[in-house]
Amino acid sequence: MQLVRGLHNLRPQHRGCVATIGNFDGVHRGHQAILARLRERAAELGVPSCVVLFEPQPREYFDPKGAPARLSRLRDKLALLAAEGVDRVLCLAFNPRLRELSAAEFVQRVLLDGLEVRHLEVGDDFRFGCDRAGDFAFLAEAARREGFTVEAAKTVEIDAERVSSTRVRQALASGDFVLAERMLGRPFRIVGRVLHGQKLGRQLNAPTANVQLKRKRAPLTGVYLVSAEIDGRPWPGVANIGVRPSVAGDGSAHLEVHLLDFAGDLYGRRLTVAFHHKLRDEQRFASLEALKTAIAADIAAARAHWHGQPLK
Ligand SMILES: Cc1cc2nc3c(=O)[nH]c(=O)nc-3n(C[C@H](O)[C@H](O)[C@H](O)COP(=O)(O)O)c2cc1C
Ligand SMILES: Nc1ncnc2c1ncn2[C@@H]1O[C@H](COP(=O)(O)OP(=O)(O)OP(=O)(O)O)[C@@H](O)[C@H]1O
Repeated sequence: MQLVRGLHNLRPQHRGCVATIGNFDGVHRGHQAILARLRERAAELGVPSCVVLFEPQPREYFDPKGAPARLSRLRDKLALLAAEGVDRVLCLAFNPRLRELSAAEFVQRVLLDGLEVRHLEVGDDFRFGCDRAGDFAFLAEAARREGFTVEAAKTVEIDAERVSSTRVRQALASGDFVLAERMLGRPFRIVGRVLHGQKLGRQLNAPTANVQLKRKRAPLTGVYLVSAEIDGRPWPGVANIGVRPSVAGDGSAHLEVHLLDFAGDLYGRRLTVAFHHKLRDEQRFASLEALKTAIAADIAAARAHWHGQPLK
């Protein structure tokens, strides 16, 4: 999969494609359905498929503090899109210039001049352009005029409700991993590099891999049953994701993973952590001794859970 950053990096050979536009945070079942249809149309027309996305996501641009935590960082999103067979991603910086483009200018500059789009696939609720003034009807009119096709993807629902990134975040926040996994089509995963921590874990009888969370916020907090991919195979464990109120922290979120009976060195490696079940909320303990007892109980619960269970 090819990544093109910014309209100015589009070349004549990038013209002529089928495209879709959106945030694609988490690449959930709704997104996957759009991407499947995009693959079909690309094959029919004999052109590559292209996903147009924004970085930062528009809500992060408008409200950096209030925007919801990401399900996937750009790097994870690109890996997920590549796995869905996307040929190209056009990543546009969401900045003052882009936000001021009217719907008509967006169509002209991005879809026509930039990509020379032959087919566009979007969700029926898709809106774009300055003040979200562009909608499906607007695109349909532009398509008729300019000679490309546009199609509204059928809404993907689970339990009679539309699948969306927002709903996946809600499921994670409420600890409903069964629903989150059904909406994502896979367990929720966080990928990050293992950094050196405060080395307190050993004293707590729970050495942990400290997984870097680049963004300060994560879409979930608490203590979870997890599995981490070690040399391509899932290894069972337990993890805390939060600000660690019992130990003096810097206020930012950490992901600490204790893998059951694991002795290897993980520093510097990228670890993929899959979340399966919430054990409890993160707590402030009065002493390290109390924290140690709680972690021992978490580990015992993890052992009991994983005993004989197939891992994903
Ligand atoms: C299973 C598990 C549960 C945890 N629960 C809590 C908790 O409830 N409250 C808290 O402040 N820290 C909790 N922690 C985080 C520990 O405080 C943290 O792992 C410890 O400080 C080790 O950090 P270090 O690797 O930076 O040395 C938990 C860690 C693990 C592995
Ligand atoms: N469940 C769904 N079924 C069909 N299409 C969808 C579904 N969810 C999103 N889409 C479409 O996928 C494209 C990208 O969607 P986008 O990631 O911007 O929205 P979303 O998943 O609904 O996220 P949010 O919850 O933040 O609104 C858009 O065209 C959107 O309409």
